[in-house]
Amino acid sequence: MLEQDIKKVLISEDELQAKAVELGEVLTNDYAGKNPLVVGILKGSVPFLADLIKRIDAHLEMDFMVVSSYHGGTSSSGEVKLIKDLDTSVEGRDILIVEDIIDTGRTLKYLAELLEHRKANSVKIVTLLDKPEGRVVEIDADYVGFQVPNEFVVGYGLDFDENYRNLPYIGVLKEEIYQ
Ligand SMILES: O=P(O)(O)OC[C@H]1O[C@H](OP(=O)(O)OP(=O)(O)O)[C@H](O)[C@@H]1O
Ligand code: HPA
Ligand SMILES: [Mg+2]
Repeated sequence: MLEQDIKKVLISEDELQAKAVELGEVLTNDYAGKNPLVVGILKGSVPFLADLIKRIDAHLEMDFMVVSSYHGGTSSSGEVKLIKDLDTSVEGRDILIVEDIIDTGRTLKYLAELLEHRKANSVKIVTLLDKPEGRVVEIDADYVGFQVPNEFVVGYGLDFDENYRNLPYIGVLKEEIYQ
C-alpha cells in the first residue's frame, strides 16, 4: 500500500541493518569506558536509534530532544524550534547526537552549538543519511551511514507530512504525492 507512493528504493532493509552493525562496532570502540549520553532527535531518529544502540556494546545513557523545522512540508522553514529539551544535564558529558538525516544542516548546527554552550565534554554526531547538496550552513557529522542524492526521501523514521516513517527501507517519494 505505502509502496505505491515510492518512486524508487534507495537503501534496502538489509543494508540498513548491516549499517547499524557496522556503525555500532565503531562506536563500541570509540566510546568504551566513556558512558556517553546518546541524544536521539525526535521523531525521525527513532528506528535508526533503536537499531543502533543494540549494536553498541558499552555503557551508555539515552535521552531525547524534540526540534522541528519542516512543519510537514518538504523544505526547511529556516527556523529551528526547540519543543522538548533533555532531562539530563550535559555538563562534562560525552554527547553522541543521533539523527536520521543532515539536509540543510540547520537542525544539527543549532543542536551542536546548544550542547557545546552547555559545557559538554564532547559533542559528536552520528547520522544515518547525509544529503551534502542540501547544505546551507556548514556542519559535518562524525559518523555517516549513507550519502543520499538531493531528493526528498522517506522511510525508516523519515516522514512527509508525518507519514511514511514506518516504511522499513529508505525510498524516494513520487513527486505527485507532494506537489
Ligand atoms: O538538516 P535539516 O535541513 O535541518 O534537516 C534535518 C532535520 O529535519 C528533519 O526533522 P523534522 O524537523 O522534520 O522533524 P521530525 O524528525 O519529527 O520529522 C530530520 O529528522 C532532521 O532532524
Ligand atoms: N526527507 C524527510 N525529512 C527530511 C528530509 C528528507 O529528505 N530532509 C530533511 N528532513
Ligand atoms: Mg520531518
